[in-house]
Amino acid sequence: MYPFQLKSNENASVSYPQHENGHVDSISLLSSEKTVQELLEPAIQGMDGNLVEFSEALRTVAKALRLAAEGKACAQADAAEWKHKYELERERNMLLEHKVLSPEEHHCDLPSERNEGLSNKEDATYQAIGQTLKCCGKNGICTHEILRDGEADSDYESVKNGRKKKASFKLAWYCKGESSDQYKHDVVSFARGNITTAERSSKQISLKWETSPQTVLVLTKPNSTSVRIICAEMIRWLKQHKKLDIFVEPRVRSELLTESSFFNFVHTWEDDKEALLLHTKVDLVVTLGGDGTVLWGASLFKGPVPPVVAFSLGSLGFMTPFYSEHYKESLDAILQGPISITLRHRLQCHVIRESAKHELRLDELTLVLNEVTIDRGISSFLTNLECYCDHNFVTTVQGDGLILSTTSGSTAYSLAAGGSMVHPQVPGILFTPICPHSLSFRPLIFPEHVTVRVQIPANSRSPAWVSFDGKGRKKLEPGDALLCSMAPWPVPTACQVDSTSDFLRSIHDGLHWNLRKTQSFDGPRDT
Ligand SMILES: NC(=O)c1ccc[n+]([C@@H]2O[C@H](COP(=O)([O-])OP(=O)(O)OC[C@H]3O[C@@H](n4cnc5c(N)ncnc54)[C@H](O)[C@@H]3O)[C@@H](O)[C@H]2O)c1
Ligand SMILES: Nc1ncnc2c1ncn2[C@@H]1O[C@H](COP(=O)(O)OP(=O)(O)OP(=O)(O)O)[C@@H](O)[C@H]1O
Repeated sequence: MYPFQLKSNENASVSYPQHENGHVDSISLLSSEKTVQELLEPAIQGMDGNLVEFSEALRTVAKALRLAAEGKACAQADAAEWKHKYELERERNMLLEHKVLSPEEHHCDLPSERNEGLSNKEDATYQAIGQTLKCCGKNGICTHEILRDGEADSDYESVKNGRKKKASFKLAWYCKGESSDQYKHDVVSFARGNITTAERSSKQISLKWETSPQTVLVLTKPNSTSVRIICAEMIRWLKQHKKLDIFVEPRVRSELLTESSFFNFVHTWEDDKEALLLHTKVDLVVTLGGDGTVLWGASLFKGPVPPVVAFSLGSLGFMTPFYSEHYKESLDAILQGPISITLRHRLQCHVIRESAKHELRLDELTLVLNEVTIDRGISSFLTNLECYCDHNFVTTVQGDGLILSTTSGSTAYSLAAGGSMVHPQVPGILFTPICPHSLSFRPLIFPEHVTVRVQIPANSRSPAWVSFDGKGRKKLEPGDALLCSMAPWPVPTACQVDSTSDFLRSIHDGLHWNLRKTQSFDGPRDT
């Protein structure tokens, strides 16, 4: 049923001849009304009552035809305007997608068949999507699909740059210990009038390397002696015992080199443009620090993210399940695989400036792993935030602000503001007010597919401030808005056990659950 509906809608929205035909029809209808009037006018004079009635009826019919024609012309004008808006929006999205993903934007040459017609950016995007669909098949998901880093491209790039080929892996969904290669795209099926949902209970995601990882990026919390020591030790071990290529941040490379020239083999990047290409070079990311270092690591990847192994070297680690003391055993197991992973969803955020509402270019897209927060900053006035979910008005937040959080971020700021804790594998957007000045406002959770818009009303008394994972604060002036939706690039984090055990352990340890002593048997009882 749906494919047919979609097809007809598609034709309706893009077919120009129909549009033009429509106009011709309306004009001919308008002129027919005029003709009827011209023909009847002289004849009517001096006719009897019946004929007058008949002519009135004809006049009514002609009027109805004219109104219908006008309505149609109006609808066509509306459709043309919407089509124009849609095309602008599509072009904007294409530009953004290319900015983040397209290798040609980063000045990489592509094999000739991908290069053809690159002036037409849509073609390149469709080719990439086509390739993804081709690979996807029924047997899990492969890295080159996730990273849009097809075999042909990798080979070509590797030869060109004399660099090692990126390791590929495969994801499988398994249920209650049973492994299955079948990744069900269909959540709901519809057969013989019955709607059923696919079996989804307690599925964990397992990552299996198809070729061995060769390159590791090590990210560290700054200004910490213990982190510095363990970082140097780990890099030495990864090189000497695992023969891996290592990338670190420019700051860390300088630190390592002041320690010893042995670390000359360590790679880094020179500028942001080069950092944007990290996902094409790195097979695994290791973080040494707390949750903040995981957030920092995720923020370096503006598109796809390689698997992240987070070692705990902070005070409170909800996303850092690995103990740094056991790094050798943990990395041994991870490099060998398979490993359980949590696919942590991210939100993509856009600031829309009132002052630039007619411009095609938007502010830069920002991805968050925890949350985006809009608050009153230093202003003493309440924030006044109009919130919409897919064009539906939700509420006006009057209070200190609003948090739009991922489920991974549900244990962070959103929790402190009274939001629920949600398993990180649940896809959804948490909508949590900060100190609302309305007793009836409670936190909400929206499904993954919605777009939330937070608008600063033009008559707001003060500006608001937006921050992304607690960083990059920006001022939102009256009239500005923030658009927020689920990003297509999650952060795959390696689990110590599996995503549910790790989540429960983090709240047991982090929030001191189950520390209350159990009541003794010895005491009063119901009789
Ligand atoms: N009142 C609050 O609870 C509050 C206020 C501001 C920011 N934050 C959080 O701090 C985060 C930034 O972290 P940072 O380390 O860069 O700053 P930070 O150094 O100020 O640390 C903030 C604390 O939040 C913890 N945290 C971060 N992400 C978490 C998560 N997903 N689950 C549970 N705890 C988490 C960190 O471990 C740390 O203890 C923001 O994304 C925000 O969620 C919380
Ligand atoms: N590589 C990095 N470069 C720049 N800033 C970083 C880096 N790693 C972490 N940070 C920042 O340093 C701060 C502290 O990091 P992190 O949360 O990892 O350590 P912590 O505060 O000791 O841990 P915890 O919060 O668990 O006590 C965070 O704000 C984080 O964004």
